Amino acid sequence: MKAALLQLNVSDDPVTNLARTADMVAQAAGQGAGFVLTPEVTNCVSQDRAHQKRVLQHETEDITLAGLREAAIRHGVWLSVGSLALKTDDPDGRFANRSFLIDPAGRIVARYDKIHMFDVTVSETETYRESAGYRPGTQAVVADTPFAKIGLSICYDIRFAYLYRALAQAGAQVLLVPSAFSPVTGAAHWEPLLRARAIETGCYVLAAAQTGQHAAQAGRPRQTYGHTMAISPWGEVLADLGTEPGLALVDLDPAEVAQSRKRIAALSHDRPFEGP
Ligand SMILES: O=C(O)CNC(=O)[C@H](CS)NC(=O)CCC(=O)C(=O)O
Repeated sequence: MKAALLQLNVSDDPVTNLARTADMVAQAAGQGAGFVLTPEVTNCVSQDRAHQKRVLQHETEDITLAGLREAAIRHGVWLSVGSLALKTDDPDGRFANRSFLIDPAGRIVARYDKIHMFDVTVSETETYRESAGYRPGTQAVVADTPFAKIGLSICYDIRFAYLYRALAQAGAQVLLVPSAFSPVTGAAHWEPLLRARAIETGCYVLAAAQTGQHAAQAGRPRQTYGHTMAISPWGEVLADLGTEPGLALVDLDPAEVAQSRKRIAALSHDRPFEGP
């Protein structure tokens, strides 16, 4: 299976974002991809609550989800919509940061709500409080497809190794980490975290990312790190898109997963221990 990872620079306008993303799905399919992956918050990058309340929709009304389901059918591809920011019925009005896996018939075969919230003080001038706007999920998800078992996750989840161990031990061969990483933490941690998860689990790690300058949010500029990456089950970097929007093609071969796990079978070497 040929996978295409899309690196996007998403604005706070879902309509123009969908048009661009659908174009890139067409381009990826034209280059032979059967599985196309988009980053976290493919529909809208914004942390302005008032703007989000105006433009975001419930899952059933969301134009990005509907448009990308149509694109999956039109091009006959599997689609990982890395995530969409969506309205929920939560009484506190928080959104969901939800990932979708869509089959070539346009059916939603899996959904995953981001579990770990990015509530972090990167520096005095750069803070994030994702849990103020988003309601965290509680359910880990592995989806079955004809080409691989796929473990879902989103962005900041990458820092919680046991989630990926659980996904791999539940059968995942490919781990998805759609992201909108911060430039500072990205430069320090992105590649080693992705490679570590691949090495620990013997899985492919596919991380489609947001890149570049986005709409200013509450008067503060917002930038993301880019460096969309694909990692082999042995931990090698198969693709790194740098900082420009674009797409990367990689071949997924289940035999590589088996080979890597045969060489180092750590995934099946858990031992019980007490303490600490
Ligand atoms: O709010 C949105 O627009 C969409 N969500 C995000 O961009 C989230 C929360 S701010 N970003 C991350 O999780 C980055 C993690 C990261 O950078 C790290 O772990 O170092």
